[in-house]
Amino acid sequence: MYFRPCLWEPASKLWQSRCGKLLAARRIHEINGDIITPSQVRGVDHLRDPRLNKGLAFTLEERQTLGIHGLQPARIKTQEEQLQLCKISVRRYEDPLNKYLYLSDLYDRNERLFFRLLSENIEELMPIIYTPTVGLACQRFGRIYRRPKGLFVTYNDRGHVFDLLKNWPESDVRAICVTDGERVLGLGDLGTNGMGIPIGKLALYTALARIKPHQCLPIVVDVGTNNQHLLEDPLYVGLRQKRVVGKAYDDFMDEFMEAVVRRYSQTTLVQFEDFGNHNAFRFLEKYRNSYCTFNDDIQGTAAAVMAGFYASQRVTQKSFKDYTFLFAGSGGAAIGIADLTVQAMVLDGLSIDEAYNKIFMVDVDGLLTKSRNLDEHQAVKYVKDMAPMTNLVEIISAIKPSVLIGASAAGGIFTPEVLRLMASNNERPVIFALSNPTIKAECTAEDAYNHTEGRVVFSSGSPFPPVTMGDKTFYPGQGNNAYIFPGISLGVICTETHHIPDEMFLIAAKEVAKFVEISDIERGSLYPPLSRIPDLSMNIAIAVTQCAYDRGLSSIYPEPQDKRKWLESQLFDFNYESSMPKTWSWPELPYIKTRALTQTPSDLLIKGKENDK
Ligand SMILES: NC(=O)C1=CN([C@@H]2O[C@H](COP(=O)(O)OP(=O)(O)OC[C@H]3O[C@@H](n4cnc5c(N)ncnc54)[C@H](OP(=O)(O)O)[C@@H]3O)[C@@H](O)[C@H]2O)C=CC1
Ligand SMILES: CC(=O)C(=O)O
Ligand SMILES: [Mg+2]
Repeated sequence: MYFRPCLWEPASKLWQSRCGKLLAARRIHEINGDIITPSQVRGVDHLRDPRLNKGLAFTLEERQTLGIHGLQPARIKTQEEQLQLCKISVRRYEDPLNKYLYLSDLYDRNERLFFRLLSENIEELMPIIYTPTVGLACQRFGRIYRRPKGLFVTYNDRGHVFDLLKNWPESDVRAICVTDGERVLGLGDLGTNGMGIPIGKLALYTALARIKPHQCLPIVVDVGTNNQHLLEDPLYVGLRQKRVVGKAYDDFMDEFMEAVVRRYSQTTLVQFEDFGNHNAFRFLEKYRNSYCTFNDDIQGTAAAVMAGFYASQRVTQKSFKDYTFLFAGSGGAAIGIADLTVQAMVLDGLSIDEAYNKIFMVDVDGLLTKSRNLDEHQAVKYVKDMAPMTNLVEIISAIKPSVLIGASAAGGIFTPEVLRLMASNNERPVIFALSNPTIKAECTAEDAYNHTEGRVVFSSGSPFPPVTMGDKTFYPGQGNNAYIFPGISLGVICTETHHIPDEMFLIAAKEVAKFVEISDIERGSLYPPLSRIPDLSMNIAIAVTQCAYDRGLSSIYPEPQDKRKWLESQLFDFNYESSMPKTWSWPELPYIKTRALTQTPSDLLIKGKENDK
């Protein structure tokens, strides 16, 4: 559908008499052959545009003034009433994917309502728009795709990426989350279907840190997929070719980064998400000092898990130098965590070599040992001069780790035997099953508690329900980078920081750890409840802002003195704003006074409640 302006014509006398001067002259448009008036176009767009739409919360005055009166039923609702209905609606669906689709449609319809619903129901809805359900949504992306929520930059657009970015209808983009879909959660190569991940991550930017949604842009860089199943799937919506690799791929990514700066700004944040680890590390090293960028899977995860390590010390009563770490997995997440752990151990008094010696890693082929010739591997620093071993039980018996971290995307590898062995070696074994989504977790929370006599200090990347053993119920925390990236990004965006040093992630980890209360620990959680992330994100943003000024990284001067107040002034407001033109006044709208107000809004609300039953 498109609008074609034709001519100017005076409005009908009847309409003029009702609506006064505001509607005195109108432009005629043609839509699909029907003649309609511009006030209708302007008006109905308030209902069609999710940024403007308030649904039934438009007041009578707004409905009249905007020209949408009559396009909606008489009932006027408050946003709170709408939220109630949304909660009832989303709970009616039993299938998480249907809940996801409901929320996705709400996002397309009414942005403020969607974000307010999310931010006030984080515990309930985060598992839908984020892990685990977002994983399923990605797997079904071709089947459930409806409306654009982000930008698809395909390899066919090389040479024109800047032009493509210009098609995105927002000019004030401050944060981009980009994936190439090669390692989507632990689900492998999903190609363009990975778009669900940046959409979900950026929804959390707004819900958890109140970053304005129009400042956020989800992008998938579609360079093909090596997933044969997708290449043969008639419903796959991405480029139907094998992944572009090597120099061609690198040149394309360079063009993408340059286009972002040209279209937006040098300080537009680019969050890399779910790239294959061979690219994730390279791009982080290549771009970290020349762009405002971070890799969430490497750096964000590291900070989230580090916060859990700090909190675990309150249970184990051990310091970092007393811990020995074993990682199942030696990819982006594992190495990111290990590198930050080394920094923390050095701060705790160990030499760098002593710190490296306390960290062991296992990949799909077993323990990383010298005999495996891993000189080119990112994890070479963690290779040990030991006999090769492949069996996890055998490795744990030899190393006796106090902390076992799963970042392998190999669901269930922490078998009952592994868990029992950890419990026999440690009074309080610390175990993180970080892999997402839930089916990829190295063990379930239930198994972790059951096979360690409830002594485990446990966290998982995806949420698990509480576990009851005897008279004690454990509420495992979610060791997930969602505790970190919204707050870091808020601080970075507001300060227009040039580059993001590792120090900011350590600072963020400490802020998370500070938020963990004794009551959380007693419940069995190393993390604050998810519902506290909005407050926590603000504290992280304040600390990041301070760091940005201390390190001379901010582009905004003068330095704000009251950083909380300054940050708060830049946040998104979930509540509706008035849609009334500033010049509006009562006497110009006699129709409202004389006719429409015969039923008061409060009458309508009460009747509406009865009708809802
Ligand atoms: N909770 C959170 O916040 C986060 C969780 N994750 C999750 O962590 C997982 C890994 O992510 P990421 O590190 O980026 O992925 P990578 O692909 O970079 O790394 C996966 C690693 O696991 C190893 N691996 C595979 N199978 C086994 C096995 N059976 N035993 C031991 N190691 C194995 C791989 O070895 P090889 O290379 O030899 O195949 C590789 O080293 C994913 O499920 C992801 O969802 C990631 C980021 C954040
Ligand atoms: C949480 C996250 O970033 C991941 O699983 O990849
Ligand atoms: Mg990720």
